[in-house]
Amino acid sequence: MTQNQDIAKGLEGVRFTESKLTFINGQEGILTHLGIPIQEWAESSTFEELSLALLLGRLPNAQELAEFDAELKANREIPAQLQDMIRGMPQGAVPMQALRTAVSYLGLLDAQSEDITPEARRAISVRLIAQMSTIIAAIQRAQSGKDIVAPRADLTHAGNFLYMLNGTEPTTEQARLFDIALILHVDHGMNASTFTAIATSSTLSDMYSAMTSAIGALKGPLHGGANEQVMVMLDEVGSPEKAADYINQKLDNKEKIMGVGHRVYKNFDPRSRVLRDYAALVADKEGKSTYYQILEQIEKTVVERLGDRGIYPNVDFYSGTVYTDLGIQKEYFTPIFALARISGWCASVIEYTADNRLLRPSSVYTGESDAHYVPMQDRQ
Ligand SMILES: CC(=O)SCCNC(=O)CCNC(=O)[C@H](O)C(C)(C)COP(=O)(O)OP(=O)(O)OC[C@H]1O[C@@H](n2cnc3c(N)ncnc32)[C@H](O)[C@@H]1OP(=O)(O)O
Ligand SMILES: O=C([O-])CC(=O)C(=O)O
Repeated sequence: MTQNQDIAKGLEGVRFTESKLTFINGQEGILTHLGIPIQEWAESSTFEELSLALLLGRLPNAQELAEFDAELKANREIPAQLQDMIRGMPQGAVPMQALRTAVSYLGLLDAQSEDITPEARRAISVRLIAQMSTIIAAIQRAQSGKDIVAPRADLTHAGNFLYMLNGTEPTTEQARLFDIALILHVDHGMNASTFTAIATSSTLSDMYSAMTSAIGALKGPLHGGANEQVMVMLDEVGSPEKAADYINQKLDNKEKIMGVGHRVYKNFDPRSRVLRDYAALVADKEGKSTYYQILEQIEKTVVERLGDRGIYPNVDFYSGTVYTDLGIQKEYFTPIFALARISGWCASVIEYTADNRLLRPSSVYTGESDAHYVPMQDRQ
């Protein structure tokens, strides 16, 4: 029995709510948060300020930002039980699985976790934003057989993460570069992981359940997981002069190229332009890295072959070269995406649940009709 109804496969173009946080014009490659272009956030703001702005729904004043910054710093430590649990994770654990499990465990340790009032959701968001960073660094340290590094309260969010990851203080330039990368990943409308976080919280479930679901959604290679896959591709290509043949062969075989294409952008993703500029800056300073040169060649071939179909590099295309320049292993690229996106997820859940409605779409039934139960002995 087929009902005569249209299907919005992949919910493409379906608007299920209103939001004041993020605007995207995919045709023109425009992205704004609270009406302010992403390029201005990247140039003039910080991860801390953008996170607070999304939670507030407006730009904070100096006192509000100082208080929020102090709150984040005061909440950086993670419980000893969670540290022990991270140390006990199997060697070779997939970092996104480890992160999903650690965030879930953090919820178990948080006495406020079941509180879904707006005040509690906000307080938990601040802790989650602060602690994602500590959790990811701790997972990386434990998996590399190193001691977990305690957070410092005299560093920025970005600087402290790099410090906890590497055990040495980053330069001001490195911390700022990482801060910009975080800003570019904070929020992006109703992407799959934000939608997942909202779907979970729309049942009036708790923040930790929503964030754990979102981490699971971000992990896949069609979404946040693409940044790691881009690095896998660069290693497969090996050198810039092999890039065009590699891409042409993949496209001839109808295989997808990681880090390009987007459900909404049918033009350059503006975040990929900002990341490309910074990647080029770092590459020029330190002598163009092979990775950067390969990416340039891949971009050229992809735009030549797929540009007229609206397929261009997305945010995951250049981020990996920036992270590699900062000494970060590719397995941690997607956790870093989560480290930034946690702010967007939390702000979106808070915004949606303020006027909540259970998310429950429908499907068109295409199965049998008028069937009857057949006893086992009468079946083929
Ligand atoms: C942070 C983020 O989540 S950004 C996205 C990260 N994901 C990636 O980089 C993975 C690679 N990209 C993709 O798989 C896709 O572009 C998606 C899933 C992101 C979005 O695409 P969708 O809107 O679902 O488009 P869909 O996958 O249906 O593609 C439409 C057409 O473009 C082609 N296409 C889309 N992306 C690519 C790609 N990366 N490489 C080659 N061809 C592609 C498809 O093969 C399809 O061709 P067809 O019409 O001949 O069958
Ligand atoms: O919006 C999307 O579908 C994917 C994306 O770019 C993001 O989440 O940053």
